[in-house]
Amino acid sequence: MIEAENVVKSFTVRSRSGLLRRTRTPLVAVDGVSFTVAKGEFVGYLGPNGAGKSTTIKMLTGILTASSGTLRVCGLDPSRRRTTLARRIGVVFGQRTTLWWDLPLRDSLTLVRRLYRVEAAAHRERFAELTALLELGPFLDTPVRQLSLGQRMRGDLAAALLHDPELLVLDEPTIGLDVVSKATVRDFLERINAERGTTILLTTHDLGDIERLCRRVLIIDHGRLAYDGALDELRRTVDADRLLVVELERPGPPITLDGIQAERVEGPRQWLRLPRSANAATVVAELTRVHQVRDISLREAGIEDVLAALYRGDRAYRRPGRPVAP
Ligand SMILES: Nc1ncnc2c1ncn2[C@@H]1O[C@H](COP(=O)(O)OP(=O)(O)OP(=O)(O)O)[C@@H](O)[C@H]1O
Repeated sequence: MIEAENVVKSFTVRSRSGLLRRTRTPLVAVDGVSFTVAKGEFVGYLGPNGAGKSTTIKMLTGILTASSGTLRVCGLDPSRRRTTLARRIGVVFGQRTTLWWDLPLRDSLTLVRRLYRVEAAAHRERFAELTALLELGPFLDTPVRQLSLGQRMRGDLAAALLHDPELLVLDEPTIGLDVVSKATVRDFLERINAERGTTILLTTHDLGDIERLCRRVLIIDHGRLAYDGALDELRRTVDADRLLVVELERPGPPITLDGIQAERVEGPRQWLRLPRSANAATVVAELTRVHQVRDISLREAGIEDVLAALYRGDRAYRRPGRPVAP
């Protein structure tokens, strides 16, 4: 469904230095990314701010052209066959709506039908199905601008799926939604993936979305793929570790103790990752002997901790379940 091979996207950033001088700096937003997504998969695409996620999505959907590398979506080159591809994929950007602001939702969805040239009977059936699944009934006749964020997002999802695309690309679809709206959107996505076999690529900062929906995750960092594998595999990495949070009497250099080094330092507070094999009691005793410690707490590392470590460039966590770019 998606084949990306060594895809690069660079931009030229223009900035002004002095009154008249302008400088042009190259910026590599996506730096040789390779991955494939098979039909029917539900893949999470994660990474810190500025990692290159949106740029990848824009290339996948043909909005941007890759500087080099090969990209195929539904067997097509997205930037050359953008219109043909648009009839086969659905795209939702959580921060922007594709609906007509002043029109009632129903009219927006009718216009989408014309845009994608969906046959009337197929449209009726799909419209009824999506209206029921996304519970759009109560606000179908409300202008889009009067909809709540959650209602609008459900409308956007319907618009992206009316033409029954093979691939759905989502960029932060649950951003700003309350717990109930999030649950509705997640249930819906799970259903269309399981029942219709729609392939889904989901970009989100919400780890709840990922944990609930994605068996596989791709993690991009500084434009490079840092992890491609099963979420379970990441979890196993998590289960193996605990975090020791140490508050010293005063700030100091990163603590090193029996081969364990603080991975994060914020003023007097330091974070040490303990492998399962380490004896916490011995480490704590040694710490208090060598350092002036005000407070210590030990906690199980969560998936957020592993992602944070990955994002910070901790190579110990770069354990691809599948081959990734070095
Ligand atoms: N049109 C552009 N011109 C110049 N630089 C750009 C452009 N679009 C993106 N960038 C830069 O490319 C890098 C990747 O940006 P991108 O929007 O893909 O990140 P992201 O992973 O989607 O981040 P976020 O999670 O914050 O949305 C950033 O450094 C960004 O400033």
